[in-house]
Amino acid sequence: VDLAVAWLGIQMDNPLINASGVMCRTVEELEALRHSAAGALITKSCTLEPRKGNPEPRYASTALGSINSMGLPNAGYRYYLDYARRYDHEHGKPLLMSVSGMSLEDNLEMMAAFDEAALPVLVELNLSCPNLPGKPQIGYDFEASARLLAEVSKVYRRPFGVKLPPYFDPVHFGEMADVLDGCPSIGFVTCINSIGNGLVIDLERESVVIRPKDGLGGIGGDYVLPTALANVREFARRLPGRHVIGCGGIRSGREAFMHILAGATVVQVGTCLYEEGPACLARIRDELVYLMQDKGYRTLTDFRGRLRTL
Ligand SMILES: C=Cc1c(C(=O)O)[nH]c(=O)[nH]c1=O
Repeated sequence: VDLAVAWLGIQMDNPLINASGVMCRTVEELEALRHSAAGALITKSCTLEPRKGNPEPRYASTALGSINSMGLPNAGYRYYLDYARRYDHEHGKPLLMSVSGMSLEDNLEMMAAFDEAALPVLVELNLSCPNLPGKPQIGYDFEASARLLAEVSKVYRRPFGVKLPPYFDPVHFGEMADVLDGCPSIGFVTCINSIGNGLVIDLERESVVIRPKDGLGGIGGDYVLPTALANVREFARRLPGRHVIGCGGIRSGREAFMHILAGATVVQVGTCLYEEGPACLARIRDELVYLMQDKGYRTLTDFRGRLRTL
């Protein structure tokens, strides 16, 4: 069984990446990922200036997943750009960089800086942070998304990707696919970000479990797998010439297989990585190998996008 993937000019020996935001805010965390079984790694979404993020507690896990309202804590884009400049792109694993500016101007300033640096990285532009009080997710505003992508394409002259929020209606799948189809620079879409603004309740305490936004936060884990798979399949169908990165609900080789069957080129692991640590990536990789062996597949292309309908 061969898990190798070659896409958008990068080679990965397996399709597993951390989800942006998990275990990727500091150089130490990124280095731990680089030394893990990950096929590639992605940095925490960055802003123009460093951010402390929301008040704690801002993350909680449940039997079925997680809720977070981190509030985009990060060291600022210069820190991650510096890591990328020092990174051994030649011999190391592919490095992806997540960008999530607080405004159009901030996004353009950061993307222009990444363009100037001309590093062999892939940029994932985050259109879906659900946890900035008072700020809507750009990905739910189709006109604003189209404007942002058109402006970014002028300052960042290479293919890049977007991190999308989950959509829940075929009309919205279509509208966002049209926006992305109209932007030739989009080489990949990552589906999905956490399902925004859920509410987890602690029954004993009769209380919410995170402080920001009176307990509202992005939901991840088992809760989101069906929604993630739907978004992967719907965008893979609508954007045949672009890659889809599957993210949401992956905690074993089984869900990784499902995401790829639904059309994902590679996949990202979030909640499971947060809860179990980088060792989960070797476990998930091995489980995917065994599953492929059981099913008689030798490579990911043998089943990618081959989800049967009835
Ligand atoms: C970049 C901010 C995000 C955050 C955050 O930093 O609160 N949490 C998520 O689940 N998704 C995000 O995109």
